[in-house]
Amino acid sequence: MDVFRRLKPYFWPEKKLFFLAILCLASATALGLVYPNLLRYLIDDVIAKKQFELVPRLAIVVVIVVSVKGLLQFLHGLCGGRLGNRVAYHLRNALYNKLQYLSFQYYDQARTGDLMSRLTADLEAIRQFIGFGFAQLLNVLLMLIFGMSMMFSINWKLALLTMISMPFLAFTAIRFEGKIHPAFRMVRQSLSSMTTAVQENITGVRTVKSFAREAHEVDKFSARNEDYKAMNIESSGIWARYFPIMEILANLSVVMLLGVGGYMVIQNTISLGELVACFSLIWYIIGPMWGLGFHINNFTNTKASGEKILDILHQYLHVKDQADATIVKSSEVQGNIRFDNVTFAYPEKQPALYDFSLDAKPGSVIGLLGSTGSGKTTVISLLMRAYNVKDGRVMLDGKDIRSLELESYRNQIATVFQETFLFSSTILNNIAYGRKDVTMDEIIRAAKLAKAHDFISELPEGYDTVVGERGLGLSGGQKQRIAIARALIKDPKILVLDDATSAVDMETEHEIQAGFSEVMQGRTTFIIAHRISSLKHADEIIVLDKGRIVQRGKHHELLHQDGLYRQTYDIQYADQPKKADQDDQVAAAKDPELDAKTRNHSSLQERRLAH
Ligand SMILES: Nc1ncnc2c1ncn2[C@@H]1O[C@H](COP(=O)(O)OP(=O)(O)OP(=O)(O)O)[C@@H](O)[C@H]1O
Repeated sequence: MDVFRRLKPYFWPEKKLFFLAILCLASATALGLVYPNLLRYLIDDVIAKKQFELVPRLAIVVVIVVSVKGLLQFLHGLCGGRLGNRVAYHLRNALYNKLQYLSFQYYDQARTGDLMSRLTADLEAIRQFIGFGFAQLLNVLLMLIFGMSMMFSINWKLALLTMISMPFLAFTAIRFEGKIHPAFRMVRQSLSSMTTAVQENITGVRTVKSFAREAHEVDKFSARNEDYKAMNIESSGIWARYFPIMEILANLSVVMLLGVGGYMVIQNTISLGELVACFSLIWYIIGPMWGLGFHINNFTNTKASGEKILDILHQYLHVKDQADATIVKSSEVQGNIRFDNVTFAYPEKQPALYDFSLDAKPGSVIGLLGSTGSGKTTVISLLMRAYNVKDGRVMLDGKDIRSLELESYRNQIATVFQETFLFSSTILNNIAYGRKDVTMDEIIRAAKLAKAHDFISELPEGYDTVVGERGLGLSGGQKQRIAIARALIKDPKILVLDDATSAVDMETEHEIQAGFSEVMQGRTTFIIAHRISSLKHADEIIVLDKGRIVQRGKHHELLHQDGLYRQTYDIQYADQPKKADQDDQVAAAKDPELDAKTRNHSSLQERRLAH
């Protein structure tokens, strides 16, 4: 019951509906007891005593009882439905809200399918139980109490005899539920594995086709389909075995009632009306016995679903605002980012970053280079305060970022990730995502800077083109350019480009960077790149290896040092130094807006390469 106590904040505001639903159902059940009594009266007092003039009055009573019972059932359905849906609505909102604020650490381990099933199947279980299940569970108890007490009041010996097979019925029903329940769970698992296969197949259809693995995929699906079929057949087998037994046991008590009761009527121990009343009351007892297993399981399942939902709702937020967190005002932000001796490890892992220090002056450009897994993205994650730094400090304008209000702090940062994620919406909405109030002119300006405007304009519906799931229908480079426009429109003080131009060709990269150099004015920029060409204009390049800084300096300084930077440079340019040289010149010539800083770097680079 602890689960329901913890869920109380979500259903207690609707307590009026809750009690009304229970009251209506209980009243309908109680009203149902009028039938057996009417039958008894009809047989013993009307038919046996030949008082047929009472029949119309009895008929009117029946009509009234049926109507009131119908009305009560309608009200129960209405209240239960509203209650369940309102509780599900509150819970769904609370869950979604929590999911937005859960830390990166949670998502590192969470599985999408599992989260989806909590938001759908588990929530549905709660909706059903709070709306109807709980009232039905109470009703089952009421039916048993009402039915038994009435039967015992009519004739306790007959009632006792009739009850003989009931424990067996209850036992079989519980056993049946114990078998059918896991079988249903297996069916659901099998269905989910089949749908996952279909989903994966549709998402990865290009990979399947390019590897000509259609036949393999068909076989894989057939195996899962076979499994699903087998699970369904097994569950129908259980159903087929248990139902006749339950039917026999239930009817055994009816046979006992009619046999013994009929004999008692002959013996004049009870009246015929009483026997008929008992016959109709017996279903008040058989029904709950039959459904006992189902109700018990429904209750335990809902408890499990509630626990899973509460697990999310009460999930610890690793990264959250301190009580006295300072709100960051954009107008006051300089953009000085400092890392002071930061050592950071992901949970249960060796440190991903050792003793990392950095002082990025406002408006400077910091390049991060290093092999895969060297810790570049970790630096950015810590900068965004995706994780809390425990060893060392990350500071914005001299203030530890842990003391800053998270939302206003992150509002100062715009990131373009290596893997571009676009929402299935229009290009316009995707670009405008980071800002609430934005004009079309600003969107176009950002798109132009990201070199996205031309290709967007060529689309039949331009900025109103709806991009498919995850940006399907656009090339990798086009997606990246939209993501860059999305970052630029935020007008951030800190710009992070995590391998942001990896999917565009060298020439476009030059063009975008020329655009960047314009927007980068006054912004502190972090660039992660594998291409030296993306980094060479940086004010400081930090070379990472296995989480440690192995080199740092400007491009020309690093070129003169033996080390990872020079090696990377050699691999990328050694066989075409002239080409690299020319690339710079071409790009510089093409873009008249290329700022002075870029030109200086380029000319410096040209001179270096010439020697
Ligand atoms: N969310 C995470 N949970 C646990 N370990 C992680 C996580 N992210 C990264 N790591 C580990 O931390 C180390 C540094 O990873 P990081 O992503 O910072 O490298 P990177 O230099 O950005 O690599 P790449 O160039 O491939 O993106 C790696 O050993 C990686 O396995």
